[in-house]
Amino acid sequence: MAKSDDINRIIDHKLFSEDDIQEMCKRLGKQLTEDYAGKKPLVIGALKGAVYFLTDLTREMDVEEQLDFIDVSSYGDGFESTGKVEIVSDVATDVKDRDVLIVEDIVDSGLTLKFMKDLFKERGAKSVKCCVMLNKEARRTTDVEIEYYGSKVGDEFVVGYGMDFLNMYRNIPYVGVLKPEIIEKYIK
Ligand SMILES: O=P(O)(O)OC[C@H]1O[C@H](OP(=O)(O)OP(=O)(O)O)[C@H](O)[C@@H]1O
Ligand code: HPA
Repeated sequence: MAKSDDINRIIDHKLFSEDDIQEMCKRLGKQLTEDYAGKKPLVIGALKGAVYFLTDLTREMDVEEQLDFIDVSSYGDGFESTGKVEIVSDVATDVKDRDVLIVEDIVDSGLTLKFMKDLFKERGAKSVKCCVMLNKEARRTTDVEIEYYGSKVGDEFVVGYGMDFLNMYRNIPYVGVLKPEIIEKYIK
């Protein structure tokens, strides 16, 4: 099956177009440029979902940033967080005394983000903030501050622009909502 046919099979509707996403990146990049002026932030991307957002966002940031990645996981192949966050692959950089900016594609329960923020604070970072593309606030089960975000989203499962469904469809260039019948088929 061609990629486009498969996308039409699983996507209900487009939520954010390529232009919407670029507009978010420009707005957030401008704000971060102002807020991190004179600093050398360590930008830490949360693998794998944040990769697409991070590459566009950081190109809109006119600051001397350094880049690293962490891979933390709590979902496996499912739709619900298991509640247990684990480090799959750690950052290579010493975060002590650094201004850390975590970049995430989406915050749902908030458990992954809270885990990362606590981890970098415990390791002695000077500051730990985050920039998230989508804030699924209605699903939050833990209290975690989100300093910067692109947009709020409702309680729907979104895919594309880094976000996966069964570890696929990350390379859809826009953000779409998964058809409810597809979710029902896979959670049984
Ligand atoms: O707020 P939470 O309920 O913790 O959910 C958000 C997390 O879930 C997704 O990652 P996932 O663990 O699926 O890994 P991935 O980035 O490799 O897709 C997403 O990228 C966030 O990191
Ligand atoms: O809506 C979502 N889509 C993809 N990954 C996710 N991880 C938490 N929520 C989502």
